[in-house]
Amino acid sequence: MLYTRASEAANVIAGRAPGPIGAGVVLGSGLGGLADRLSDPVAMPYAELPHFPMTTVAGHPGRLLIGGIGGLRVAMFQGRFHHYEGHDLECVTFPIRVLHRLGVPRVILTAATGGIRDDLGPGSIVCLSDHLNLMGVSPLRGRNDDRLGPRFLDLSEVYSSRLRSLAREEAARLGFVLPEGVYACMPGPNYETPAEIRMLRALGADVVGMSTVPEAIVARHSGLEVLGLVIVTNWAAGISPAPLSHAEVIEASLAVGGRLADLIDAVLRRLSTEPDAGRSPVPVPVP
Ligand SMILES: O=P(O)(O)O[C@H]1O[C@H](CO)[C@@H](O)[C@H]1O
Ligand code: HPA
Repeated sequence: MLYTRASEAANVIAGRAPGPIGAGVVLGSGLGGLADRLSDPVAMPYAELPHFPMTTVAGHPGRLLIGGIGGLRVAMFQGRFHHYEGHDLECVTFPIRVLHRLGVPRVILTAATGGIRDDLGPGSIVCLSDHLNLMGVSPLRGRNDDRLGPRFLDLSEVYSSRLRSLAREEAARLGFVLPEGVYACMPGPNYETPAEIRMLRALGADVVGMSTVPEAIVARHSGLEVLGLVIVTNWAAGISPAPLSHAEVIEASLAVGGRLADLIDAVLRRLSTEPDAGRSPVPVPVP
């Protein structure tokens, strides 16, 4: 059962890095270097954690690091799982369930994306205001376990307006404007066709990717606050003058990763001053 598996993984993690955790961060393609910001990190390869699948995509090393940023203890997932790898969405979102069982109150989701809106070219950092789930399925499909969250979930505000304004303020302090945008989640692993990108633009999408949305839905199901910060690594298909490639995506992530790391660092430091910074009810009882 998912609740038991997530609790077992949480217990192992809490045993190896005890203490409350104030935020989780999922690191997207080529963004694993953000974890270098952690002080005194404890590293746990997914292979050493119960029920974690293996990552298979370049730029997703596959380990969990727990360490400090400012006064906050943070869990960073260096590598995520994607539906197109063949994992079901329960698997894809397992790290979020584990955060919930660890008592982590919020998560920052990062990703590499293609830019659709005219002002969101390569190198942009975008704060997600909303999403379009075009994956064709919800990660909440199947029998609901009420211990994990409600059967019918309200998604009126997936991406916390409080965290969004905090991120905007911290970006301004760092000297740049943080635009907001709507993320369209496509199933992948192929990139989109130009006609699909025209469709996505007409539907109101600003950036496109193949992840993030299942994690955001499950985080809300689990009652976590969500902040989505993505980088635009390429113009989307049909807008881009060149064919798209994952090597280009990783190269562009690495180029902008430092600025995103500065922003996430600043947001986490700001959160560390809040009264509920890290309130983990560990160890987690497994039924
Ligand atoms: O969303 P992340 O994991 O950052 O990766 C993005 O980059 C890959 C395509 O290059 C896809 O997996 C897409 O979702
Ligand atoms: O253009 C893209 N499409 C889908 N996913 C992506 N991830 C990075 N760039 C893209």
